[in-house]
Amino acid sequence: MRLGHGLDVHDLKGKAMLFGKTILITGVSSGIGARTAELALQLGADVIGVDVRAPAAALSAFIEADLSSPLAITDLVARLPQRFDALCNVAGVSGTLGAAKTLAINFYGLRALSEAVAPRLREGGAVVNVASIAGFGWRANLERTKALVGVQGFPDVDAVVAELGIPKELGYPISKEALLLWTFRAAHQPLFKARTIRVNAVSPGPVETPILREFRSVLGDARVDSDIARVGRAGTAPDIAPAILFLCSDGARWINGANLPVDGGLDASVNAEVLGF
Ligand SMILES: NC(=O)c1ccc[n+]([C@@H]2O[C@H](COP(=O)([O-])OP(=O)(O)OC[C@H]3O[C@@H](n4cnc5c(N)ncnc54)[C@H](O)[C@@H]3O)[C@@H](O)[C@H]2O)c1
Repeated sequence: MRLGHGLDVHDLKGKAMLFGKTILITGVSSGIGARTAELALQLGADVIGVDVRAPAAALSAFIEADLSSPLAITDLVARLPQRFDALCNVAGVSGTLGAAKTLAINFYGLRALSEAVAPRLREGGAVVNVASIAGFGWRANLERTKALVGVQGFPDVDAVVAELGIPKELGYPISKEALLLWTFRAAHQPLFKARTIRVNAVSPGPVETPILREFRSVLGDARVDSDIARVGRAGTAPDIAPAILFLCSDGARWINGANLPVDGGLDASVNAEVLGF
């Protein structure tokens, strides 16, 4: 049977999950974002990629943008189509650039982009935030996390960092703590919820991508190696991408405000140790 787009129904085998969807993916030029884009294309989606540097692979479209800059985000949004189905917020930095820059990219820029494109996401669409198991301390640091998330818009991040006394070495985990708390809140914010746009997070453990080398220099080899030893190996970008795209798909239509660890069981192992069983 012939369908639109010049396809036969048999061509759809294995592609139906995302066929006909348009997905915006940030951080598309490396690691998890690059694999997410590759898989989304294989599953039948159109992919609009965003990154500070150009991707090696061909995409449906690519827009260069620096997500640490409010002006660049305004310019990016002006160049995006009026309608698409999902936003995958994958771009992120390790913390080596300092706490302000890290918070700007990993949280305030991500949130600004998500809020700006929300009216363009189709009803039933999805936002998927790539957080980290490094952000699981959000509850223990609740007052600080609430203060960060409570700042409206895209603030002067240097001033926020100075006011809250955030040290350079904590920029990364704190940015992911804020991202997780905002994910839970945004799922119930009218901007998203009134149009049944789901907002979820995927939290990887250590993954073999270029950023892992930087985590090793920030956290030390011993910490990274012990996390990897708990679950037998580091993750790979192909381990993470399917979880991100599942949350974009209609199969995840009843999943909202969730955080999915994709870590080979690392978080469960740490919890078991803390709880003594
Ligand atoms: N690799 C890991 O161990 C790990 C673990 C937990 C969470 N994560 C998260 O996964 C996400 C993807 O990381 P990855 O492992 O693929 O790393 P990566 O370094 O391979 O990819 C990150 C991408 O983000 C882009 N980027 C950086 N700053 C940007 C900016 N200002 N504007 C636009 N794009 C920018 C980079 O150019 C790069 O293409 C990040 O949010 C990271 O925090 C990674």
